[in-house]
Amino acid sequence: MIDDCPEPNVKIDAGLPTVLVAAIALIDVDGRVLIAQRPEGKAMAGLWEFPGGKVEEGELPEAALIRECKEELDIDITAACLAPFAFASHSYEKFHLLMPLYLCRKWEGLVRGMEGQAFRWVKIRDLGEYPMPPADDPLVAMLRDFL
Ligand SMILES: Nc1nc2c([nH]c(=O)n2[C@@H]2O[C@H](COP(=O)(O)OP(=O)(O)OP(=O)(O)O)[C@@H](O)[C@H]2O)c(=O)[nH]1
Ligand SMILES: [Mg+2]
Repeated sequence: MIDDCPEPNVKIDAGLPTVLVAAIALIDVDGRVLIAQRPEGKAMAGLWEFPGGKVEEGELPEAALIRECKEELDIDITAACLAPFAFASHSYEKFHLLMPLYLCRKWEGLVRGMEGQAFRWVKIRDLGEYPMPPADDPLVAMLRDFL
């Protein structure tokens, strides 16, 4: 029955604008994933997230990630090393988030929190100890199954 489908966090008739945000799960040689803490002053400050950010007008998601990885983490990645993995589709109060998550195992440089944000390399089974935005819950579950 179609009515048996679980309730998604999608406000179909709310007239929300869709915001495209590209996110990246950097995975190190030990299989740990990088998460960063949202800095003070930003929405959802203190929560942990996958690095990334809003895709600008006319920009590809991959290009946004190359840009954001440099801006936020001071590392260089290439589109060739980005593997599309899954996406989140989640209505917040003011906008609907559409967020593709890419996996990446190769990059150049040492991760540094360029915006003063804390970051951690976390074993996938320990990710639950870090509060993340609600949109990320299904992604974390999929990562846990995959890695
Ligand atoms: N980067 C990132 N954003 C996420 C995640 N989960 C999630 O709900 N978001 C939401 O996506 C939105 C945009 O992300 P962002 O704040 O990183 O965008 P940005 O880097 O372009 O920042 P800016 O707008 O301050 O320039 C925020 O509302 C953020 O809360 C996640 O795992 N990673
Ligand atoms: Mg960001």
